[in-house]
Amino acid sequence: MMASSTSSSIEHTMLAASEQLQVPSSITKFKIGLCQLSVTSEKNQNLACAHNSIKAAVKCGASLVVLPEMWNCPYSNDYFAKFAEDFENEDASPTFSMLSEAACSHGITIVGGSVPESSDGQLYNTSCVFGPDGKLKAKHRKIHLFDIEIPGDITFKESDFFAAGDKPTIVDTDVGRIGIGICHDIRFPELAALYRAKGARIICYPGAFNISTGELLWEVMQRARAADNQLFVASCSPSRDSSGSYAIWGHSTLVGPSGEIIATSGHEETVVVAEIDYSKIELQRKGLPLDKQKRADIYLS
Ligand SMILES: O=C(O)CCC(=O)C(=O)O
Repeated sequence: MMASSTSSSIEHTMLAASEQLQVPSSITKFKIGLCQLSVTSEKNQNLACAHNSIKAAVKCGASLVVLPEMWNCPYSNDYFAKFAEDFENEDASPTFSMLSEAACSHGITIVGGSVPESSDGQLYNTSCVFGPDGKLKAKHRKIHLFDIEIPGDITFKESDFFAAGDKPTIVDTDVGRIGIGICHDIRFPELAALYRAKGARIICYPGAFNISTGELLWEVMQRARAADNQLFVASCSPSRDSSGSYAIWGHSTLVGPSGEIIATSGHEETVVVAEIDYSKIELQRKGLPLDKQKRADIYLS
C-alpha cells in the first residue's frame, strides 16, 4: 500500500518543473488570519463565534482566513453524525451559508477549516474553500484518517466514524495557489511535495492535534513541510477545552519558506494575523535550489 502511494507521488513530483512555470503570481503580499476558535456543543454558537472571528481577522487586514479542523462540532463521535451537513444541498447547510456569506460580504478567501459532511450515506471530515464572490472553489475530504493506539497514552480511531477522501486538493484563489490538508494529512510529506510540484505557494492545514502528539510534533511537522518544499504552511486549530474528551494542542501557526515561524499562538481562543510575502519563496528557492540539488537518480528511481 505504502509503496504504491509513494511511487505515484514521485510521478507527480517529476512533473514539477513544467507545471510551476504556469503558476500565476499576480499577488505578492497579503495578510492571513488564523481563527483559533472555541468549540461548543451548540452549533449555532459555533457558527456565530466563527463569523465574529472572521470579522476580527478582516478588521486586521486579512484577505485569506483559515478556520480550524472540526470547528462547528465537538471532536467526538457523539456529535459527528448529528452535526453533519450535506453541502450538495447548500440551502439546508447553515455552515455552507455562513462561510459563503462571510467570504462574499468581506470580499475574502476562506479556507473553511473542516466540519462533518454527510454524502451518500457516508460521513467525511471536509474542508470547503470559498472565494470573494461567495462561491465554493474546492472541497477537500481528509485523506489520512487519524487512527492511533499507543497503550497508556492515546487511543483514537477516526476511521470508525469517517470515510477517507481520495483526492489531493489544490485550488487557485485570489491570493494564489493553495494546497489543502487536514490535520493528520500533515504527517505525509508526499502530499506536501505533490502540492509544491503542482505550484502551491501555501499549504493550509486545518488541524486539531491533541496534547499528546501535538507538543512533540505539531510545530516540527509544519516547519518540515515548509522547509522541504520552500513554501508557506498555515495551520489552524480549535482552542483547548479542558472539559472536553479530546485535549487539543492549539498553536495555530504560520511558517515561512525557510522553515521559520512567522506567527503562532498558545492554546487559548485567539485570532493570529500575519503577513505572507511570496517574494520570500523566490528568494529561498534561488538561494537554495533544492529542486535542482535533488538527486532523483539516486532515491526516486
Ligand atoms: O497525527 C497526529 O498525531 C494527530 C492527528 C490528529 O489529531 C487528527 O488528524 O485529527
